[in-house]
Amino acid sequence: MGKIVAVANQKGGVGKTTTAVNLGACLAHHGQKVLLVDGDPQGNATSGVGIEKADVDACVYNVVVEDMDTKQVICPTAVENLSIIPATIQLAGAEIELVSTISREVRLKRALETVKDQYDYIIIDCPPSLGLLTLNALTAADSVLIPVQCEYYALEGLSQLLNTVRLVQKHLNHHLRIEGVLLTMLDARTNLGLQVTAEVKKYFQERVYQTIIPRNVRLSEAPSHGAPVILYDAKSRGAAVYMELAKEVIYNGERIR
Ligand SMILES: Nc1ncnc2c1ncn2[C@@H]1O[C@H](COP(=O)(O)OP(=O)(O)OP(=O)(O)O)[C@@H](O)[C@H]1O
Ligand SMILES: [Mg+2]
Repeated sequence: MGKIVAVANQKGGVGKTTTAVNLGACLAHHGQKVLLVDGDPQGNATSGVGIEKADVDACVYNVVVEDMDTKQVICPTAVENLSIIPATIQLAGAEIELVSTISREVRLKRALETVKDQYDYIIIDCPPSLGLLTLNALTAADSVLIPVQCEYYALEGLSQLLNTVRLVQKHLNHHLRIEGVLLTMLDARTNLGLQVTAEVKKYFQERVYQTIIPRNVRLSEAPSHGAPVILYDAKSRGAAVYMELAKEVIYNGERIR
């Protein structure tokens, strides 16, 4: 049975998509069967694995709002073992259209239940908000992975996210747990980066991944080539650290089981 991990933080630009795409690709590279779910109308994960949004006929929207069969919207990617349910801007409508729908928070959970046993990991890239799309992701998920950018206001907004996680645990998904907190875009040359790292570790303690993602230009270039970094530049530091993170995620999963 696959494990569903939502990559969430309502703060924009903290590395959610970079993490969803590259962790997904690296888990696949380690032999895991992975389904990436693009839960963000921006569709960055979709283009990040080389899918042209204009060519997408059906996306998460059709599954979540129109009850289309999940298997029909799964696309293969250039990475072996990695598939994706793409998103287009059409998904933006779901946030409004779902409001008046019955069981509006469990639509994605139901959709993924039908394919869950075919994957080892299902990774959902969330949008930068705590709206219905993120609620659907948290309700569908076994765990939430929280990327935190090593910047001055890093911890700001996290209490709101943790509060949402608690509410989801209470009302929608008792099983939801915190998969881990991932420090991203660290510039180790600055005191600020190290200070933030220390602060986040003090707050989240052992839930912080040992792997810390540094700023790496290859990671920021890869999306414009429509490829995860392990395909774009397998020898880069960015590829190495996301491979490390994938190992840590697999190891943690085995330890808990
Ligand atoms: N480790 C890194 N090193 C360098 N650039 C990075 C790194 N991680 C992410 N970036 C770049 O930072 C920007 C924001 O990253 P990303 O899109 O992953 O964040 P996000 O949280 O998904 O954003 P949004 O909230 O808009 O969905 C992107 O341009 C990305 O290429
Ligand atoms: Mg994103």
